[in-house]
Amino acid sequence: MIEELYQEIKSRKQVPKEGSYTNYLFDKGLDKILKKVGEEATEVVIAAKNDKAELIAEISDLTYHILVLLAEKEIALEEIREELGKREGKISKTKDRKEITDL
Ligand SMILES: N=c1c2ncn([C@@H]3O[C@H](COP(=O)(O)OP(=O)(O)OP(=O)(O)O)[C@@H](O)[C@H]3O)c2ncn1[C@@H]1O[C@H](COP(=O)(O)O)[C@@H](O)[C@H]1O
Repeated sequence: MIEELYQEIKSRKQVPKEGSYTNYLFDKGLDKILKKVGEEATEVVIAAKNDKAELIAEISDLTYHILVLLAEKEIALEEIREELGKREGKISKTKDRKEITDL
């Protein structure tokens, strides 16, 4: 689903659509996108202290704006997957070391 949304966001870059909020962000440029990411991240922090539905809504807003940032910087989701994959290796190695120390 995130992949589909990302594809839709990227397609707005290639074929702008009238009334598209994504195109509004792309037209405003990187600084505006970064401002929105900052705002939405702050709203996640505030919502985490309130109710779950509000937190889910704010995390969804942040996710969308992060995807717009990825598209703006031409970063593929695969690159994020790869980075997380590398960490997965590191995390399990760290865990293994801890288990050895714990013996
Ligand atoms: N997932 C989203 C999505 N999440 C959040 N938003 C927009 O993000 C904005 C966040 O609200 P704010 O009050 O913070 O911002 P605002 O006052 O509207 O705008 P600013 O003046 O602050 O920039 C709202 O306008 C939301 O509509 C989104 N806009 C679009 N999408 C999806 O992106 C795809 C492409 O949408 P369009 O580009 O609009 O065609 C579609 O699948 C949409 O559902």
